[in-house]
Amino acid sequence: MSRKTDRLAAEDEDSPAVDYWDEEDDLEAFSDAELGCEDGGLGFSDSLNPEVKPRILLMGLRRSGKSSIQKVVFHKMSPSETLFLESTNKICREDVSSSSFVSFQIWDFPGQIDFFDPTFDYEMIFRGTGALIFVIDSQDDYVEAVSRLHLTVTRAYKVNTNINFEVFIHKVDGLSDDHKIQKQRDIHRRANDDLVDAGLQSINLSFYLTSIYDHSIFEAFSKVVQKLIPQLPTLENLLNIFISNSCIEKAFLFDVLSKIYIATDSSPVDMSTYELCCDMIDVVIDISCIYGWGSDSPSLPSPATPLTIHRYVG
Ligand SMILES: Nc1nc2c(ncn2[C@@H]2O[C@H](COP(=O)(O)OP(=O)(O)OP(=O)(O)O)[C@@H](O)[C@H]2O)c(=O)[nH]1
Repeated sequence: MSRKTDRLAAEDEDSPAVDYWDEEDDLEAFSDAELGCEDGGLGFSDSLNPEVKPRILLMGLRRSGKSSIQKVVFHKMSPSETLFLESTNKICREDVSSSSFVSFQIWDFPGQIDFFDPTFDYEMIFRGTGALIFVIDSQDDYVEAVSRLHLTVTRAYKVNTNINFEVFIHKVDGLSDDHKIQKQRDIHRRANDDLVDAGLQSINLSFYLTSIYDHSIFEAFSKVVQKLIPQLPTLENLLNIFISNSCIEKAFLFDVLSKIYIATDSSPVDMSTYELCCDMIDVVIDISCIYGWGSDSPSLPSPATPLTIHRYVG
């Protein structure tokens, strides 16, 4: 899997806003040092490439959990390690391309950025965006977060009406089931009321209850990514045909490394089945590590691997 992380440096790190340039100026605007690529390669000039991957933006207030989500899903960081993550002060861009289906960029935004500072070229950012994930900390007072969500969504929608707006009501691990539902209802109502008041009821927000301490974050990310896969209906059809012609109860097409499922058949997803598959993937990866198979080894599962649950008939 090729993953390249760029840190798009602000001209002045202490500045609350990140300076952006028009796309024509991109090449001149960022020297290599300013880009600060962690493993080289991907430069800001990629936005000039017509085949550039869809962007997934991670936005939300400070400490809402954006970087933790990215680290846990795409870097296999354990949830407890995220306690030591420092606050992000630069836009962090990561290229995720593990298969022809899973291919996108994730942009993690610092919480303190003022997106609407005149020096911040939000039009350029939203223009190439496929999904905007807005993370709300459910363990904190979320009134400010909801108004920030409204501001972000309305600005983004003006630039690009095709963006999928995804709201992660995050850190729900500390909440009881009743409390979770209650918070989701309240946030949903407030966010939609704000849109109706602004005459923008046509904007569709999708809500997910997430936590890095269980599989909910992987499931939510799977659904976000699936919406960006044009071949999804075909894949779902193939999986439907597959299970109807075999003794298989449920089939997922997984991106093994991230545990995102790219597609599944049309029967409902049961969280425990999904968790079982994730655990099986972990076992395969652990065994691969123990036996030291290289990444090029034919013995390793290919990055996008179908995983199936068998129904044993007696
Ligand atoms: N309980 C719980 N804590 C979480 C969860 N996700 C993240 N956190 C914690 O939230 C804190 C902030 O996480 P970050 O990922 O740094 O938040 P951020 O939104 O990237 O913060 P900025 O970079 O300041 O914008 C860390 O201590 C994480 O361990 C979660 O699902 N549940």
